[in-house]
Amino acid sequence: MTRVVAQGTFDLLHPGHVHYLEDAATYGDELHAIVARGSNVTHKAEPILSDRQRRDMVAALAAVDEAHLGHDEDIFVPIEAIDPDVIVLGFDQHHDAAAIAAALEDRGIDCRVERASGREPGHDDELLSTGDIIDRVLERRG
Ligand SMILES: Cc1cc2nc3c(=O)[nH]c(=O)nc-3n(C[C@H](O)[C@H](O)[C@H](O)COP(=O)(O)O)c2cc1C
Ligand SMILES: Nc1ncnc2c1ncn2[C@@H]1O[C@H](COP(=O)(O)OP(=O)(O)OP(=O)(O)O)[C@@H](O)[C@H]1O
Repeated sequence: MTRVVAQGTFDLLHPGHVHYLEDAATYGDELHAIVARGSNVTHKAEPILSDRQRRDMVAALAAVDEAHLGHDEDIFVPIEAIDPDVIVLGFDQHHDAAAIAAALEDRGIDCRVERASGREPGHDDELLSTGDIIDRVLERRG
């Protein structure tokens, strides 16, 4: 049984998120998604939806076997509990794969790090970014 971890904020789900999770699932038999705590999302605006709502929406996707709320302080605590064989980073995530691999090794976790592919729009006007969805809401309803 190969366990895979994917992770992200997953605020206001869109087909890019589904693509990432479906791609990550192909790396093994069981996909665990870690949903970032809003308090840890510091590189962009605070999520609109609550931690629990984002976790519940990700858990409802067919590709996901289990969705976990992330740890408040130490991102490796859920990783130690899940004990994955592979962590699949998102195509545009700022994380440095080599640095994560080194931190895993330091902690004695035997797990490789891969990167998922991106999704291009499948049809005209398909929105593939939470930021773009929010911009459109503001434009049309603001
Ligand atoms: C291996 C790994 C584990 C993570 N675990 C957590 C966690 O336990 N708690 C958390 O709040 N964020 C965690 N994160 C961070 C977020 O999932 C995410 O990388 C970041 O906040 C936002 O990414 P996004 O812009 O792609 O949504 C983890 C990131 C990585 C790479
Ligand atoms: N178009 C896409 N194709 C593939 N993966 C995507 C796409 N959009 C987001 N993802 C992946 O989904 C995960 C969570 O992304 P995140 O929650 O940051 O959404 P986002 O739409 O990129 O947000 P924002 O627009 O606020 O930056 C990340 O790993 C990201 O790489």
